[in-house]
Amino acid sequence: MTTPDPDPQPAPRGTSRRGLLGLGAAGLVGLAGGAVLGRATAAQAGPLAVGSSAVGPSASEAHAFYGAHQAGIATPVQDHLHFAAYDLSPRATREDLVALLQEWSYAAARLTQGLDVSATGAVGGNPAAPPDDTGEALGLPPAHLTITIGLGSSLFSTGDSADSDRFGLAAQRPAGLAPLPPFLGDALQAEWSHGDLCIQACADDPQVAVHAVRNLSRTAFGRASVRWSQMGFGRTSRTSAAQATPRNLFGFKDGTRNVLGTEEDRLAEHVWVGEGDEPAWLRGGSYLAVRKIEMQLEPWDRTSLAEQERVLGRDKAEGAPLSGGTEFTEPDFAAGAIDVASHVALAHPDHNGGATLLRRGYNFVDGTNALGRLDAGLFFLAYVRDLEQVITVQRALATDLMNEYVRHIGSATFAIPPGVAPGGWVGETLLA
Ligand SMILES: C=CC1=C(C)c2cc3[nH]c(cc4nc(cc5[nH]c(cc1n2)c(C)c5CCC(=O)O)C(CCC(=O)O)=C4C)c(C)c3C=C
Ligand SMILES: [Fe+2]
Repeated sequence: MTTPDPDPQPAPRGTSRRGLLGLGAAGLVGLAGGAVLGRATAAQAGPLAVGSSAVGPSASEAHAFYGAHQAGIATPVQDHLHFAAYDLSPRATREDLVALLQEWSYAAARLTQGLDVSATGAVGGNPAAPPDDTGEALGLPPAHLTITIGLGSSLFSTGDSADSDRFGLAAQRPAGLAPLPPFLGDALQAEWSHGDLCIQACADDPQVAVHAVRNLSRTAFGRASVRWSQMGFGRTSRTSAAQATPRNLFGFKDGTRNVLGTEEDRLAEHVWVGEGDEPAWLRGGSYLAVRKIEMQLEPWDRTSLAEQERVLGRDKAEGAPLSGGTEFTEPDFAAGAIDVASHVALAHPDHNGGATLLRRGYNFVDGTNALGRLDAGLFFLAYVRDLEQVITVQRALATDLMNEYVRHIGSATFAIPPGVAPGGWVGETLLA
């Protein structure tokens, strides 16, 4: 397919760069500004007008793909998620892995700016061949799409067999990168756990997020395949002070005490792998812990309001701690109004040696189960500087009153490489 392009140009989705360049210098004369260029080019391109004339990419709706950190962690959390975990083919080589990460980075740099996955895209290629891009995002704006790429511990595998280090990465494995240990009450299923690679695509529009994962999965063809994936809606956190705190499927405000993207000091302390941390290739990156958590909504809905609030430790209306005040008042655990086994009491950093998580989870509903109950829950995503932070809090939750209503069915961990400069590719600090 395509090779990394050092300078992806902001041509609108549905307008191939090859198409743009094909206009030649004369075609560009008199067209001023990126947006105008896009509309004019699309109008000339006939069918492409569907993809770009109606809206056209808006820079204000695009997050930069390039930067010191990957987008999709500290950037404002969007309303929709499509997350996919991948397994590399048993035949994939280190060269395949490098090429895949290069192609994903190139494609992600385009998709996040509202472009097709490649230069020829959905409608700019040979009509006798399948298009590079599947086309369902034609005409849609960037929708604040972020694409965050992660590396699973199985990439660094050092099992017993001779070929277990097939990518030559064993020596660079982060010491703390491993599957989360078993926790009391875990009901983990292999089909919702682990993966060699992951892609987290978040956007304001679910179609844009799905388009990204679908096209990146096509890009991986023959080298990696989707192991499992999850759609999510209704963010259950906030990473910007400008965002209202959303509610989870229990109906409670979730994300009140989250780490915000503007809190540089807290990000440096709790989220980014720092300058003094090992391994060096991960500095500026992070770790991601994923838990797919079923929520037993029918029993919860039959529980009294007072009991629901006791379980959480906060009131349902405002999200204020039961010790009093407003949503953002610090809980006073000594006052006695908050049950010691409530979720917020057990998860609070003061009770976990300061362990703090940047939470970025989503609600999910995967239809109904055999009993006709909602197959629903929280797709929990937490970014941390060290996975021990998650392990500490999850261990503390062993006696959580909420456990009567939740069941952890999936678990995965990933190293999230740092961001890259224009033309670079995610994973280059490890593999270049
Ligand atoms: C491993 C950590 C956590 C898991 C798993 C988890 C699951 C989970 N949480 C809620 C609902 C709420 N969580 C809230 C706060 C909160 N939760 C965690 C960690 C895990 N939650 C932390 C670290 C915190 C913050 C604690 C603090 O700093 O005070 C809240 C309260 C509002 C808020 O602060 O965000 C709610 C509500 C559900 C429903 C759930 C699993 C299904
Ligand atoms: Fe929580």
